[in-house]
Amino acid sequence: MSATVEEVAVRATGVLAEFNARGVLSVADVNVALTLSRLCGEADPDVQLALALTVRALRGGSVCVDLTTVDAEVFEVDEATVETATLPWPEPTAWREKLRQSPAVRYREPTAEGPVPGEPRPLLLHGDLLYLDRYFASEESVRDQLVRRREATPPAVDPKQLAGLLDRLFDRDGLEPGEPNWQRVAAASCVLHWVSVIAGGPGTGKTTTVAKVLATLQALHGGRLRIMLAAPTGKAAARLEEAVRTESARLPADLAAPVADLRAATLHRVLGWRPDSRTRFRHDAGHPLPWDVVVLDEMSMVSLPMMARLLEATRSGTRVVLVGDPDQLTSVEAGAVMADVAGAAAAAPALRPDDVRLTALQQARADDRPDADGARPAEVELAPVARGVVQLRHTWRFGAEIGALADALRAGRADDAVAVLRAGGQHLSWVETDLAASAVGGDPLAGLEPLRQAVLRSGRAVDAAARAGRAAEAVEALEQHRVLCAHRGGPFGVARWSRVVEGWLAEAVEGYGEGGEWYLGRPLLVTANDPDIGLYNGDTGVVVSTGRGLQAAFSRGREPVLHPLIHLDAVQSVHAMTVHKAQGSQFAQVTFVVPPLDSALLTRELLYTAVTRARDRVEVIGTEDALRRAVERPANRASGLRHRL
Ligand SMILES: Nc1ncnc2c1ncn2[C@@H]1O[C@H](COP(=O)(O)OP(=O)(O)OP(=O)(O)O)[C@@H](O)[C@H]1O
Repeated sequence: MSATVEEVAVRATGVLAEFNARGVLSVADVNVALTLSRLCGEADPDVQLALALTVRALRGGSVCVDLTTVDAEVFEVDEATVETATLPWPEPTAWREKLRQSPAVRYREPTAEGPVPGEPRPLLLHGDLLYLDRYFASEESVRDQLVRRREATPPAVDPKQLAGLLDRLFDRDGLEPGEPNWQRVAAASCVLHWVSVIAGGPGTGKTTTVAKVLATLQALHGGRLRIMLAAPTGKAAARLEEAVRTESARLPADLAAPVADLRAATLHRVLGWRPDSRTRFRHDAGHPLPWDVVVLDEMSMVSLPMMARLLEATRSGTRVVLVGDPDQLTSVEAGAVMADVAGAAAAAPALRPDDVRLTALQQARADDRPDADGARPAEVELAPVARGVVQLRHTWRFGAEIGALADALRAGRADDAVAVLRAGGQHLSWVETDLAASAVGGDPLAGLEPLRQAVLRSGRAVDAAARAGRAAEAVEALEQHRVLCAHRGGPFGVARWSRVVEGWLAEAVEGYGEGGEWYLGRPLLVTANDPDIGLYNGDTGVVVSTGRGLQAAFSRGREPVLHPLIHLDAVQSVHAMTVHKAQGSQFAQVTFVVPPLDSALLTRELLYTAVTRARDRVEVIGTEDALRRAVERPANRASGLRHRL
């Protein structure tokens, strides 16, 4: 694949022009590189190439470029993989030396600590990792904040009182004999660390555990703690607030009371939007957040710069509880902080025997006593817990089939994933078909009758509720089923599948789509953040009939919010959506269109994120080859954080 005419950078020559012509670098990458080079007086084409690749890396979610491996990375143009082996890559050692000497670059030894000496320059080279200076600063800030809190004196907690509270809040119902009670260990870990991570797939009880952690903390502090719940999107914040409320209603009344009415907000709102800046907030190190506890859900969707801003704005005596799924696709913007923090903890050394947290953590495990038949519980690996990271492993929600598929994907076991899919079941099915081939000849929709039925079921329910003015029901029906694609265009993309779904609905549902652009029951997807009215990129809603004419209903906890249609600037119809956009959402049923074998988007995280969006049933459409390729290819985001934590 090569660049089209509009994508050719007219100013590029030599190696830059070649990388641009092959589509690896965009016009914008080249132009930024040339402009910055000129400002710094740098004329070496290899340095300019490194600069352009660093700009490009950010678009792909990487924080930096690793000079030693960049030539083996998967590059994409229009979501397809580009052949890069024959490009004129500079030799890494010579390349690094050129960069070290460049006026556009500051150099830092990989083992160095503390502030980087010298005036800032556009690029920073840390060993073999090349960053735009601003992103290095964010990574450094996150690392500093995490390490400082890890090394600070841990919060003072009476282990006996803690164990007593955990005894009241956690039981072993539903666990196998000997299975560690990870939720209980996670709760103890959150109480015992300033920064802690509750990691786990969907339905592993992360929110349940958060509610219990907060109840425990309030009980230990006489109910005086000021607590803030945050999430990257409005929808995730609403879900978190509702879930914490539901879970706390199940706790003993005296423990539930101080956490029953907590509110959640988006991370941007918590930090305080500033109309004059997209990257700075009202709360920062000089004007920190007032909260004693901050919970951040869906952390895998949070970019590195946002994570840096949150930690900088949080006082050292504030407990920060980070919650998310490290196996999911990462944030749209650069960074993979959740995966980095979880990955670093997995390699952490064990707690020293004199660490005050050890007794408390051992007591937190005290309910893992030998069973009646004498079976000993599995040993709990406490090393990651020493870093405040606990991975929940028991799935409480899905049908076992989706859980088994998610496990196989997480572990990268392609044979198991294929076997689970092939076995199918009530919660899982596989339409084994090559959509590229069937788009060329034959009936492209053969074998998709179950999908059509699922589309019609949820479409009819949305339509009927919207017409009857039952906004909550319409919004709920919209979440009954969703088609997910990796791509936006092509036979595997959102545009095609939206047309297919819309066609089925128009054919089968009387009056569907009549009434112009804003027809009743039109499913909407918000495509840009609008903090003024509280709608965010990725929010979904429905056009419904109300006493004040047609309005758009969006899901927000128990009651949907209604917006006049005139307020909606950036929306489109959502009959199918990308997996990236579906992050942070779940649907009763999901149909996932697996991308083709040569797709650059085909990764393990994509597949895992797609299938775990389903609460009850997943249907996968695609070939075995593509599925195997996905399982075997973990997404690779370059970042220096994991190794430096
Ligand atoms: N220990 C447990 N025993 C029984 N049921 C549980 C337990 N933990 C969680 N559940 C139930 O499992 C379901 C999923 O829990 P929860 O919502 O806390 O998971 P989650 O990890 O936050 O999921 P998601 O990421 O999808 O939001 C809930 O209905 C919850 O009540």
